[in-house]
Amino acid sequence: MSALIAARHLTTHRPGTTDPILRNIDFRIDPGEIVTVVGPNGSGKSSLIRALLGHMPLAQGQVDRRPDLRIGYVPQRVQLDTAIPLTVRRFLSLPRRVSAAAAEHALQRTDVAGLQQRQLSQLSGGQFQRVLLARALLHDPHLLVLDEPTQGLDQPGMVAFYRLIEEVRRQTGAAVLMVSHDLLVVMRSSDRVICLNGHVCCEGTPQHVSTAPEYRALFGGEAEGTLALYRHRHDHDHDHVHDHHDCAAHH
Ligand SMILES: Nc1ncnc2c1ncn2[C@@H]1O[C@H](COP(=O)(O)OP(=O)(O)OP(=O)(O)O)[C@@H](O)[C@H]1O
Repeated sequence: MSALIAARHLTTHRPGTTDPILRNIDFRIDPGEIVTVVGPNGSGKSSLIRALLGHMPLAQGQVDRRPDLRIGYVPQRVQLDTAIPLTVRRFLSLPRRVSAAAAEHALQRTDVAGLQQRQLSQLSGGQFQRVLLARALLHDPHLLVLDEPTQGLDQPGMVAFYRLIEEVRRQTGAAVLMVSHDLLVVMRSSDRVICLNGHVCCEGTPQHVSTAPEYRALFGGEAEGTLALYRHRHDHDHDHVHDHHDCAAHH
């Protein structure tokens, strides 16, 4: 099966310098996969997403996107001036106008049906994230790219949101590329995890990454939780996904 996006030796620099943000990254995402990028603050997660989408120049390497690829993107920071009145309906029609029926269908998919006439400023954090996801789904994407989609949500809200993403993948067959800080939830809902710190520290199934020394060195005590998850979930089936790197050998 051909990759939706594939990158080889991707290297990016801080603008105007030769100071690398990302070094020599190999990456691919296939149709229907859920791939999550984790890493500490400043490790280059958003930069990787932007470079893969062609929003940031490469210093070296190459990125290939499937020519017909439709992407639904939720960027990390969505800045809205809440002083400007804007209904959900109008927001969904920016920049491309959609019919009321298409808007309602997308809102139904993300469990916020009936909110079209609501002002954006009157939505809860969880509702707003769902509206953003609905907007990303409007043009029937092959790939959803979500940069920290659960920021501002509480633990139950976060869990519910990841369930929703899995459900959307099941319904639409779209692949999902996410950045997240919610290690435990990520480990439960991803097919593959990429642990980034300027370079790919380790990569593979959630189970593989959670036991990798590089991941544990980066996340310390927090990593213990995800490891415990796998100690208690031996029945979890990720056999269909192959690990791409041996973390220990990578260094
Ligand atoms: N436009 C830019 N100009 C200068 N430096 C930048 C720019 N974009 C990113 N950087 C730097 O690149 C590094 C990686 O930033 P990036 O936002 O990709 O990290 P991140 O892993 O997404 O971080 P976080 O978890 O905090 O969102 C940081 O040191 C950041 O300051």
